[in-house]
Amino acid sequence: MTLSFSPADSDSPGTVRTQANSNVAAGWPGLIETYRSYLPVSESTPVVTLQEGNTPLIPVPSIAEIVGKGVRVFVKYDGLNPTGSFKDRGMTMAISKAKEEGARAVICASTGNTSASAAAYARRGGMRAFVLIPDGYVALGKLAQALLYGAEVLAIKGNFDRALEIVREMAERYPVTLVNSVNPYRLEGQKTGAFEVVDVLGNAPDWLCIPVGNAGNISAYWMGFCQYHQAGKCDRLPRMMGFQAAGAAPLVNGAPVTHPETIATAIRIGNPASWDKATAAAQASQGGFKAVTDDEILDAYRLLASREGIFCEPASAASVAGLLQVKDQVPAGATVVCVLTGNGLKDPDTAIKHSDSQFTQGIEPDPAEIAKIIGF
Ligand SMILES: N[C@@H](CCOP(=O)(O)O)C(=O)O
Repeated sequence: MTLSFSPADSDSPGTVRTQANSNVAAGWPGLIETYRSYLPVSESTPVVTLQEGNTPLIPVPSIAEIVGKGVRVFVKYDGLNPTGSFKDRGMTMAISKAKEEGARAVICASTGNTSASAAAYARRGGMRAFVLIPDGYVALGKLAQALLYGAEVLAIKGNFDRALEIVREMAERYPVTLVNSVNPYRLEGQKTGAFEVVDVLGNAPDWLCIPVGNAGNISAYWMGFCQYHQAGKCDRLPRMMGFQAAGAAPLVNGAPVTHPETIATAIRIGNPASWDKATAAAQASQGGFKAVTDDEILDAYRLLASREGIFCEPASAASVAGLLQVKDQVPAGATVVCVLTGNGLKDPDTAIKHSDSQFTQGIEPDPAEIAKIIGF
């Protein structure tokens, strides 16, 4: 079937103007339509959507077994969003509002996921996308996404923190909208992750474990839980536990890290933009921040894939690594949700390099030979 768009319709294909718009597909309509009453949008907001959200909350019994004490553990697998990360939740809002305000171009700094998401939504909304990335530190799949979506990608000789300083300055001086999580609409969109968790569980979890890089997502989840609590959708609030990579753990150390280093490139950030909001969330919820080593991250990454069939990106596994590190502090019978922020397919190099599985090459195409190797 070929979809055609009327020339009279000046909006781009992914744009929804009203609920009656013929571009709205059947089924899940995306986050803005689903949570419209909780979001700063109006009927005149041109909704740019890829039908993001509605990601699964998956029980992970092998992780629960390690934690023990009858604790229930779920992962919120946000790697199943349209561009493979939680950023899409924020980007549908940021790009829709940018379009409403007449923006023609957006800009972001990125360790990879934001660039892919910004590029996809900006192009769908008919805008140019400029992305600044730290040269050599963005996973292959993320770079491939940004390029194919049609972003203009600039790799700088510097880390993410420097790139963010530059794009902040550029957005002040030039006609381009900043779509990193310092844009308040990003957090508004991302808070819907908390709504979905509550909608599925029927209440907030006791603990929410989440990777922390630029610190926008922990802040957004806390906003979401608080807003739903106020609306009477849940009768408790979770303890917010943020996990950073040990080589990039400014919130754990209490000071910025000048040269952050970790295998989890998505959270290779030394000076988080949402520092104050994240700290407030951890304090208000009696949670906190902990560091996990790259080895702990890789162990959790392999465990999720090989025992649960869930392939997340390395940074995402920080939430599970963190839970396993502090498991003795989890109360018996508690419900814990670990957020998996991105899809493992984004970083094939790390997966191949750190897999424990046997990979034998150059085998003769002969059943007897193959049976011998397998050990039948
Ligand atoms: N990990 C992020 C860093 C930027 O975070 P943002 O939420 O402020 O856009 C990325 O994917 O680039």
